Amino acid sequence: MSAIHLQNLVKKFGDFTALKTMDLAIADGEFMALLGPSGCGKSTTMNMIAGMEEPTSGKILFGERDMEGVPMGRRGVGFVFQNYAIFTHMTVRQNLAYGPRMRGAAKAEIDRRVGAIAEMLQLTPLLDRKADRLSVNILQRVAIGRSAIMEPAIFLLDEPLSNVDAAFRAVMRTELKQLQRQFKQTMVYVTHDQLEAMTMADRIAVMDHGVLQQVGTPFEVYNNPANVFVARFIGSPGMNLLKGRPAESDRGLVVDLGPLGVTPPLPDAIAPAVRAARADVLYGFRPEQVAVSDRGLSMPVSFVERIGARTIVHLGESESAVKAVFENDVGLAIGQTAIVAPAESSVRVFDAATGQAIKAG
Ligand SMILES: Nc1ncnc2c1ncn2[C@@H]1O[C@H](COP(=O)(O)OP(=O)(O)OP(=O)(O)O)[C@@H](O)[C@H]1O
Repeated sequence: MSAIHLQNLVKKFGDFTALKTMDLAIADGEFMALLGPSGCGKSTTMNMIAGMEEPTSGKILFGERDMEGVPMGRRGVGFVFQNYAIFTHMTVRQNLAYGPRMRGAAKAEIDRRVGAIAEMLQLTPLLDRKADRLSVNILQRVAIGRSAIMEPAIFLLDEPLSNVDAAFRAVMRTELKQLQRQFKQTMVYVTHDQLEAMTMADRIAVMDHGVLQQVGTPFEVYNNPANVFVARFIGSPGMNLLKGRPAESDRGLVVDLGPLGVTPPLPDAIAPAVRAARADVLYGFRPEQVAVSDRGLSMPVSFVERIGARTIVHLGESESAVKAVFENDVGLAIGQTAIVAPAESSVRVFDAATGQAIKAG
């Protein structure tokens, strides 16, 4: 019943198409993140699922049931927005109890549910505080509690953590995931923050310019991005991409990167597909999967960032800039030349003209 199917979903605002033909199947009990930069159509998609916007064309099904014409209040969805919507003249307890009370639940039942949700969201000591005396962080927690207490089969969250501070955001990521595990709801979570999506979601739908780019587990979108947009958007920093031309060598197929020289031979799994594509390519590899070596790409160090034990080394510049992330201090300094070698297993190749991944045949 709480699986969600979006079929050929389109949304236009006048002449502007905010969402171009979205097809997405969200399983019952799944945590799906809609991830993409500002303006990509995430909220528009979410608002249509909630029933706040009508699709221009296409269908939304909950289970087998077509949602066309079904008003928001009848869809059985809980919705939490970026800006918490709670009653500031009421206490936390009254805010949490509001939904069940409106539904006519018995007092004992309301008390039990308020107690349980307050415990889960660490609101128990604050239950009798007036909401107007709470911080933004806590208000958002109350807003989540107020929606979650209704135990909706489908829980929609649109950037719920974007206004809370960084430390609190990290705590809430864990709590939201626990909440979903406990209630086993279908959760759709809109965010532009890839870390949020990567840490919480079962699967991620990556969007750009109103187009669904890829749907996959966090591991899949990180490891096998469908195109250069996903490769750059997922990961922090994103995937390194260097422009080049495939070339035969006595060691196998390599990519000629121009002034940077040639890459090590491409892995056997993808070399035939790259050869067959006969196209200029982008040679991709993850910054976390680079080693300092005596053979590889020779590049000047342009900047070194240290974030705790982690070191991000910036190499080269403009079109041929790459980043390498090390879990320790590799002793590289600005101005030095480093020889770096991408791990063979991390190498991905994209068609330079279309941006699409060239996959093993
Ligand atoms: N009611 C509207 N009328 C006209 N254009 C709209 C309307 N709502 C959204 N848009 C446009 O549709 C596009 C997608 O908006 P949407 O809010 O879905 O993006 P988003 O990915 O959620 O980004 P953000 O995180 O900035 O909200 C944007 O270009 C936006 O300006």
